[in-house]
Amino acid sequence: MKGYQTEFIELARACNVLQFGQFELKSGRTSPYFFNAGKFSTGRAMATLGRCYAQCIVDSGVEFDLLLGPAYKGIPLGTATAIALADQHGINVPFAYNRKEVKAHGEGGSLVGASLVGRALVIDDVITAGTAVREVLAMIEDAGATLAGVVIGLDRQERGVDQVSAVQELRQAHEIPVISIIALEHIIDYLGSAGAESTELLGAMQHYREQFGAIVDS
Ligand SMILES: O=P(O)(O)OC[C@H]1O[C@H](OP(=O)(O)OP(=O)(O)O)[C@H](O)[C@@H]1O
Ligand SMILES: O=C(O)c1cc(=O)[nH]c(=O)[nH]1
Repeated sequence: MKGYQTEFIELARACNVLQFGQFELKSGRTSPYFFNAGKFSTGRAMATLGRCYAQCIVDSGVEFDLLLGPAYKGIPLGTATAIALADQHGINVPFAYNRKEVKAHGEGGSLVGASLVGRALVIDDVITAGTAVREVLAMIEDAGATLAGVVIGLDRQERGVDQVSAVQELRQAHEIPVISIIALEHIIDYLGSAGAESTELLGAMQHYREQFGAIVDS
């Protein structure tokens, strides 16, 4: 694993971002685990997170003109990434984000920040079934911009609309890079090394994976 991947997992553990129980997802699936990026909730955590995303972007070589962080959790992630790209790599790029509800007064609209033009790199926390990215793609196309790629913290390696993973579907349908800092398999490895107390969790995750896991992995 790369240094920023280890740093990301350690930060997620320290911030209790990974939670176990029963969670209803955006896709309607009921998952035994949840990656709650809202728990990255201190200045230091966001600074580290921004550096992890920025390093991942630089290593991938993806070309883009602006960062786009979809509401809600993509907003602080996109912002932290923009700061880290400027501070750590000397790459000063515009960033934009959206509102889930259109604002009717003041400047109005649902897009905030830089103008959505050129190649947009979407920054988000998680991909499960790929719905959020499809929604943000519609927003990008409406604005006349293009999708340069997607960067996420966690690829849950689940089916999209077909048998392959949602990440794979996005790559194939749009011919774009979809880059994740970590994937479900890293979480499973972590639980496997955590000893007997995680046996039950691993069983529940395996069961969930049989229901919703991608047949062909990303
Ligand atoms: O791949 P998908 O099946 O679309 O699921 C993943 C999406 O679901 C969550 O967004 P959501 O809008 O639920 O949450 P947020 O407002 O907390 O960001 C998450 O932040 C991802 O954007
Ligand atoms: O699919 C989702 O809605 C989802 C999964 C997850 O692990 N974390 C999250 O914030 N959303």
